[in-house]
Amino acid sequence: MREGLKIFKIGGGIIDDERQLRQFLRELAQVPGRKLLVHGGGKGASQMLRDLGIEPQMVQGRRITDAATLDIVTMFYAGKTNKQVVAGLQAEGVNALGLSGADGNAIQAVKRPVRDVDYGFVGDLPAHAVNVPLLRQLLETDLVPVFCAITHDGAGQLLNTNADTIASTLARALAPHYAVALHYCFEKDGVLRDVNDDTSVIPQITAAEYQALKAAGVIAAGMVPKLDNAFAALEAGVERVVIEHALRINEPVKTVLCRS
Ligand SMILES: Nc1ncnc2c1ncn2[C@@H]1O[C@H](COP(=O)(O)OP(=O)(O)O)[C@@H](O)[C@H]1O
Ligand SMILES: CC(=O)N[C@@H](CCC(=O)OP(=O)(O)O)C(=O)O
Repeated sequence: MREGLKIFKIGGGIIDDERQLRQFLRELAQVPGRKLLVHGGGKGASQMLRDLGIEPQMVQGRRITDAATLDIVTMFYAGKTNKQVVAGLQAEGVNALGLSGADGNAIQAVKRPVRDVDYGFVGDLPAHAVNVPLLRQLLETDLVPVFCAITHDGAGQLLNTNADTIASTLARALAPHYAVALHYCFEKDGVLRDVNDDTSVIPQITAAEYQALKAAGVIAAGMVPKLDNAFAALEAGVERVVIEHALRINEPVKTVLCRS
């Protein structure tokens, strides 16, 4: 039987709040078995850009990343945020190792080609993006890898890559070796039937139900690319995908996605 691996992704809202981040990391430390964390930080990066006089530009949930923006998001994601998360896990007794995609050539991306929009220094992840032997070595030594949203192209260029996509790409790449559970953690208790009603969590969603909920506008905005990524991961052999509250990962309330 393959051993389990839990991959957690945590997004902007929680990570920028020191108290909530600490609480999430405390909960994460309680999760038994092999685990890996991917963090975003888009909200805080946008604030930092504004503070420095740069107006953030997002198109379809992805950041237009010019050279100045890349410098700032690299400092923010791979520097401050990643190291704060790693230090927080160390404080909980978890031996975390902070990584960008460039470290150990862990994730090699391809600069997004210019079509209708020029996203600048944004990386897309091909199927072979992940250095699977490196990750297996780290996981086998009981380290907990902590990835930020910065990757590289193998030719010296850093690239900004959506953190949800990094999580699902890691899950798919590691699925042949581990029984992978992918957990998307954010500020709500799961996928909601009414986005303004925190008690309206949908406990299970199949791929067909997702299409209907999307068409009806029940699932919208940032939840759409998240669930597109999530269902793609399920189709590619990831065992379990969960959408849940970052501060309640050890509680039963959550949305579980099903193939059919
Ligand atoms: N049906 C829904 N249930 C829960 N959230 C939804 C739903 N439809 C849209 N959303 C929105 O999707 C957002 C999550 O996506 P996003 O902001 O990209 O996540 P992250 O915090 O991980 O970066 C939620 O904060 C919420 O505003
Ligand atoms: C290309 C691109 O859009 N990159 C994202 C990476 C961070 C991220 O994904 O953060 P959240 O998970 O908190 O949204 C960005 O700069 O916003």
